[in-house]
Amino acid sequence: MLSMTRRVSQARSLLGVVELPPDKSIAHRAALLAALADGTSRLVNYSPAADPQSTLSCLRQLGVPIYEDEHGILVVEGRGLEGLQAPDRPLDCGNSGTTMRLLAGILAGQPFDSVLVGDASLSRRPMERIATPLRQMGAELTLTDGHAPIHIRGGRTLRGITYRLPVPSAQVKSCVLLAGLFAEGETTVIEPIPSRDHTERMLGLSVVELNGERYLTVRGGMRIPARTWTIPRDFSAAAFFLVAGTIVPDSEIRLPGVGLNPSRSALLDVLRAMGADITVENERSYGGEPIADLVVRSSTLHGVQVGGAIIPNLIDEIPVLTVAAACATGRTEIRDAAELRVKETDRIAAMAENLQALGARVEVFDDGLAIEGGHRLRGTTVRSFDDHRIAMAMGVAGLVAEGETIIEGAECARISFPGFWEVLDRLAGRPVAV
Ligand SMILES: O=C(O)C1=C[C@@H](OP(=O)(O)O)[C@@H](O)[C@H](O)C1
Ligand SMILES: C=C(OP(=O)(O)O)C(=O)O
Repeated sequence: MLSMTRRVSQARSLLGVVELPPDKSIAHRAALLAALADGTSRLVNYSPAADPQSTLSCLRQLGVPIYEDEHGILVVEGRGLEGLQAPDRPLDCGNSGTTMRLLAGILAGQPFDSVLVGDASLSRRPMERIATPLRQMGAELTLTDGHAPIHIRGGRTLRGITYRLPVPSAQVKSCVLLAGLFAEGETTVIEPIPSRDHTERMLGLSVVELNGERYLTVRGGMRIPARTWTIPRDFSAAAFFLVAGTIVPDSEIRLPGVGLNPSRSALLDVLRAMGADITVENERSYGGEPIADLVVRSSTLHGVQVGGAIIPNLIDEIPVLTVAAACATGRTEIRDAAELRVKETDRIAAMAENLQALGARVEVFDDGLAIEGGHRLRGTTVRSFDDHRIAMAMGVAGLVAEGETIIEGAECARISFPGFWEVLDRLAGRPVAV
């Protein structure tokens, strides 16, 4: 794809309503569970973003009929646990770690061989973390130097295991639980530090808490009923506007119907602790997930310490949190976030380099970074590192930096948020470039 450059200039104010894209994590899971269900499921508000679309194209290759009805609702004709078909070529997960890791769990229990591939970024991300528990269950997988391509040998008998997660990762947890559907007996995942809980919620698993750890158990052969899944708007997409609406003066942005799952929304608490003015209105439930309308207004921020067990609950929001930190008075320190180094890019190094280029004072640690806020930011050219969250976080920084910030490789926003740049222009009252 051609590299696209976006120019963002300092904004006087941001005003308006943003209809955010559907939740990416929930969309992946709804598609996968619908494919394994007995009967036809409907997915209301499925995400047009590139990552959830990668999950759909892999499922289609596995013989799952998926189409849109006349109302734009996605119809998935579930194949049941035994009905997937052998793919005739490698399954391309694109840029999506969630697609690759969750699908690997399902494919480990199939009677056929399969190969999972991804783009350059995904092919650099660690896959041993899923191969280890899957091999303990009896699966046969070959990685390429710890990475994709992943070759999965079919026809293996899987047995249930008890697996304590060595890294807090919802993708590893979900991979093991999905493989557990195809295993003999029960599979238990023990989570010392909670991560996003969509998989267990959507599978209807009971959660046992013991000595501060969460125990999740799935029974092999458990049938998945077909149903209608409704997908709330993505809190991780809201994050960019929660920060933008806070740091740009004279702003008011309304974000209707945003998912507020407590295992995802720690950024709200952190921004409020920094002094942000965010109101939560009209709290309700949507498809088994809590949602609400969020309203953010400009305010001044002060630095905070962020670390420990809340990190997995805001891991994807940390790039844009560092932008808030650069605009706050005092020091913000983010620790225990080494996982950021193995996302679409090394998000610690990428944000440090980009914020420093704008004039921010940043100190880098193995597991995080510290930002001495309140220094003047000046627009310059920065890179997305082909990482959607870096591109969008720098778009937000460009709204407060003096002059113009030029973001190279900005098109990757489409991975989670098609139309992001147009929304930014509209809120700033600028003609929307197409
Ligand atoms: O399960 C999920 O939907 C996700 C889990 C997280 O990854 P890890 O499991 O690697 O922490 C997160 O960063 C990713 O964007 C989505
Ligand atoms: C890390 C992310 O996604 P994934 O792991 O699915 O590629 C993300 O969306 O920030």
